[in-house]
Amino acid sequence: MINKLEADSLKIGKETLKSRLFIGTGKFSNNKKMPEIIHAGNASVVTVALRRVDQKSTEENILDNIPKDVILMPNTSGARTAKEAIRIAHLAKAMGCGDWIKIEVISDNRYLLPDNQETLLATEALVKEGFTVLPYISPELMTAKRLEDAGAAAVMPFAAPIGSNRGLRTKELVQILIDEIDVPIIVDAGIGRPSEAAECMEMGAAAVLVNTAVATAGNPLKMAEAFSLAVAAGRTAFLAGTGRVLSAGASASSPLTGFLRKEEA
Ligand SMILES: CC(=O)[C@@H](O)[C@H](O)COP(=O)(O)O
Repeated sequence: MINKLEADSLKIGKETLKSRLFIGTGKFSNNKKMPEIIHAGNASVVTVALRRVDQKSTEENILDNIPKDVILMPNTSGARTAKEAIRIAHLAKAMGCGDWIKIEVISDNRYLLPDNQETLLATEALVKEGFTVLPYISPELMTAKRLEDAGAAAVMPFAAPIGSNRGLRTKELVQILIDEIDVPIIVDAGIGRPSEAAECMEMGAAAVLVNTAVATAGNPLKMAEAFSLAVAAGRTAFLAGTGRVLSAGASASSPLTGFLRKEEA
């Protein structure tokens, strides 16, 4: 088991990641604290909405708060169609943000659910251009298969609607993706507590992406640390192989025989 754990690094595209926690950069009350929080979570990948990157502005540039030792993954938040997502990806590359891109195409303002069809179109186009593409989707097997065939580097199904902190509401659907899809499954959005991140990892998810739960915590730095520990614990439990679950009854944990009753002694 030790060897299995030691060799347990996640590879995405050309990168070997230092951890299985991805962190988002929205909603922090103080962006200057972000480097410390990202390090407290030992996050390997940090996602930034490109619309928040204003290089011409004399005010704060969000990219200044992203440490250099993490992988930057711009996302296409704000895109309502594949065409808009592709344009944002091109902008990100032109601005020197690297070739990783999280495709987020959302045209539904109420539930903020991803548009799987437009996401697939954008993925197909951007993979052909050489991007490392991580599409954010509603957990649905056929879409995930098509994304895998199109060359997506990972698939990112949501746990619950973005920003809801409601936890792993899509458990059964995500499990199907974990079982059937060969590229890494990264559970993204809606994870509200470290225990829910651990649950995803115990199921065999490759990583999780968390933003709101950390950014809106009473102490974001401590919460990032808690997520880091939970992700590592969940992954270790997955590799250890969880014990059997009894469908009914009980099974004594220690032998019930071998003791003499007082009156028999
Ligand atoms: C930052 C980002 O990419 C979010 O859109 C992401 O999906 C995280 O969602 P939560 O804020 O619910 O963690």
